Amino acid sequence: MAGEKDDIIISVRGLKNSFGEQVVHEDLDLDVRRGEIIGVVGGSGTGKSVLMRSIIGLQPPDEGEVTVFGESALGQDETQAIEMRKRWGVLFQGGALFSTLTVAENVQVPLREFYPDLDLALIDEIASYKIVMSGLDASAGPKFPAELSGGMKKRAGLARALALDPDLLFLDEPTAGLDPIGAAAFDALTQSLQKTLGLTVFLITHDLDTLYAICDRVAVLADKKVIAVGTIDELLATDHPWIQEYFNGPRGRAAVASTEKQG
Ligand SMILES: Nc1ncnc2c1ncn2[C@@H]1O[C@H](COP(=O)(O)OP(=O)(O)OP(=O)(O)O)[C@@H](O)[C@H]1O
Repeated sequence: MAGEKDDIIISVRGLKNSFGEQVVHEDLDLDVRRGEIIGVVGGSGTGKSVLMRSIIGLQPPDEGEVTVFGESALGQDETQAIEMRKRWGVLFQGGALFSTLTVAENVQVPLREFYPDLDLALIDEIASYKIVMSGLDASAGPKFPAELSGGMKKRAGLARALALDPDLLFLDEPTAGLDPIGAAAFDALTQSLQKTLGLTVFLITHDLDTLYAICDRVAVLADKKVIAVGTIDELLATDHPWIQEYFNGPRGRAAVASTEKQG
């Protein structure tokens, strides 16, 4: 695509977001590189989800520039916005499945929305394929979200996010609420999909195990901006108190120990 730089898929510059008096982001910059899994961390309420929503056009910022695939993601006309949206998939916090639709119908939603002329049998086939690709049994297709476990809901949400064969995947706290085994399985699935499909993954998480296990780099949100971005080793070399507390606290050390045990 015109203007697409080789290695930067998302570029955010000087982002400002506020709600009334509350300023959530101020002068926030971030680059996401092609093919990486970037973990986005920060205390509760630091604006991780708002950042994701700004990038995908659901939260128009007060100020700043957001470029995705080398094109400005702000102020696009409808056709440009649709073309850009076709290239990413989003797993919202909690899965955000439509409760009155089956799993298969949920996965079909983006296909029907963006490709209304597609043959129904083909839509059905693509949805079944994405369901299995997301680690669900094909028999999950006719089930309703209320009939699924938490882990299955996340996988169904992932299947929907993958419906359009995206280049870029946004995952908002995909392992929240999963037991450690389920969370590790989801991490492994994310990594395997990223490698197989060549995805770039923007992954918001509180899960230290996820950061250690699959993230190439980690961006830390604090003080209304991205205060540091790099590998965990690079972050540990900084002396920001939140970063030290987060990675070197008891949970951080446990995550290192568990990675070393597996590795
Ligand atoms: N639509 C909105 N209207 C008003 N305030 C909002 C809105 N969306 C988010 N906020 C506020 O913006 C701040 C950042 O919210 P956000 O959901 O991005 O945090 P987060 O870092 O993802 O938190 P968590 O880790 O708890 O999910 C919060 O104080 C939140 O209350």
